[in-house]
Amino acid sequence: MAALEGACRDIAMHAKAGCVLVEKSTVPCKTGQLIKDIMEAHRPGVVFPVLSNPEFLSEGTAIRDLMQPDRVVIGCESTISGHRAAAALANLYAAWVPRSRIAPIGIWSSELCKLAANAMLAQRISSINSISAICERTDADVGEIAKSIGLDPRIGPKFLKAGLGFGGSCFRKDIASLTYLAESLGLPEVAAYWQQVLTMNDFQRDRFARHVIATLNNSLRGKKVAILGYAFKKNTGDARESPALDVIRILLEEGPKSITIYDPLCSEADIKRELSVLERDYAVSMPDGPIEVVSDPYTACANSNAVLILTDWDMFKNGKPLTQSSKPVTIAETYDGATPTDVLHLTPRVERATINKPPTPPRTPKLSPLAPELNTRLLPEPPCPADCIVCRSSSSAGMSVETDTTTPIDWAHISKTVREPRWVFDGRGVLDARAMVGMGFRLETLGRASMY
Ligand SMILES: NC(=O)c1ccc[n+]([C@@H]2O[C@H](COP(=O)([O-])OP(=O)(O)OC[C@H]3O[C@@H](n4cnc5c(N)ncnc54)[C@H](O)[C@@H]3O)[C@@H](O)[C@H]2O)c1
Ligand SMILES: O=c1ccn([C@@H]2O[C@H](COP(=O)(O)OP(=O)(O)O[C@H]3O[C@H](CO)[C@@H](O)[C@H](O)[C@H]3O)[C@@H](O)[C@H]2O)c(=O)[nH]1
Repeated sequence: MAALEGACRDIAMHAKAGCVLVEKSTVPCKTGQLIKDIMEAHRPGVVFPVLSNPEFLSEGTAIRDLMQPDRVVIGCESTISGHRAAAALANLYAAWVPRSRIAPIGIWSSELCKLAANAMLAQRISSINSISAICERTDADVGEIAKSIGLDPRIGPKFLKAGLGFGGSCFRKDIASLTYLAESLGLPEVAAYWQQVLTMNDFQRDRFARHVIATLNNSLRGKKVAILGYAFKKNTGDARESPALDVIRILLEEGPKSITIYDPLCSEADIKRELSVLERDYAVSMPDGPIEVVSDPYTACANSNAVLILTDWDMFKNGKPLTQSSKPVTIAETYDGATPTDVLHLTPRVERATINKPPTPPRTPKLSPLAPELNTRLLPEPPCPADCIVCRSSSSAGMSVETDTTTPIDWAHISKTVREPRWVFDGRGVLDARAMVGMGFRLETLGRASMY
């Protein structure tokens, strides 16, 4: 809040009267009031309308989510200046978003709806994960259950994939924020309800890791564990808040000889930085500790006593080979080359030298040109930061702009290099069990009864 206060003070010192302040970040409910109070303290009597315009993009699809949002929420105060400010922001979005998708609502509803949306999505994941634990003890299959309940249009199929639970920088923090809000409003039952979503998420990783240990005769001494996937979800190189960290923490308790990690997009530096929180209790990275990050899945798996799949990368699947039409996605393609300025029919003034592909035409049809006065107010894009993932990926070892993330790995080859009895633990439900068993693996999958 000190940073927010400082930013508001700077704005108050320099902004013209009537300047509209828009909250984009996910904020605690009533932050808009705080902004108004700070502005009033520095510029008494001057109106600065505050809007809430939460961001709903997901990592890996950020540009598409910006270009083709399913909704744009604009929260304003119910005053003339508030409504005018909301209309101005709506006009800006209307350059590329259909009006029917722009939802004007109250500012406090807008702030809270972002937390509520993330909490509801996370709750679905914890709900299906709770069912997955029951499945493992009843011979039911959580994949079949998700498919059948998802056919009910009142439930729908999305966010019902059971596995190691949600990671990423948003869900945990936003549920914690909602829980804190409920507690501070004197609603302990509400706080406990949402807290349980986090508890179930932790339970899922914990029981997965402990099942691995139990299956390997309750000891990892002298054993090698291979980990396929570190990112918190596929199609991103974001290593923050990954379920893998919790799994590795528990494995380290058993003193494995080595843990070898492969991820197609997470950089070694990012993975090691995340793992460094474990250094309080263990020596982590080689040569002092057991963990090594490697640049190909075959090196990771060779001579391992168990292979663990911790990210749902398509390349880890053993299903049908990709057809020509479902061509592999590369990191360059996940960033689709179009920018908001493209959408507004402006020519980006700084080229991204690292994106080595011809410019993509704007994907949204029938775009209105931007009003000339707005055009002059848009500044050139600043250079990428030193740790920009796109730039970094083109330079760091083991990752390149052409990193192919969907060509399936060769499980038949891996079956020849792992140690007997060839344990594979699928934490993301990506593997076809019958095919794996056919190749001589012993497969354990979250949400399915054990076959052994
Ligand atoms: N990452 C997403 O996919 C996503 C999607 C929707 C909404 N959001 C929300 O957007 C906000 C930012 O998320 P993010 O993923 O971009 O986070 P981030 O950690 O990648 O970026 C935060 C930025 O804020 C800067 N910063 C942090 N503390 C600061 C301070 N005291 N003063 C000045 N600058 C400071 C950091 O240097 C960094 O550049 C969060 O509220 C998040 O919930 C994120
Ligand atoms: O059925 C599912 C769906 C997702 N996940 C996991 O849930 C986490 C979050 O996934 P996702 O929501 O796709 O990623 P984020 O990029 O964190 O996006 C979420 O968080 C953003 C930041 O607030 C919001 O803007 C988005 O709407 C919201 O989906 C990941 O670990 C996924 O593996 C599952 O386990 N099962």
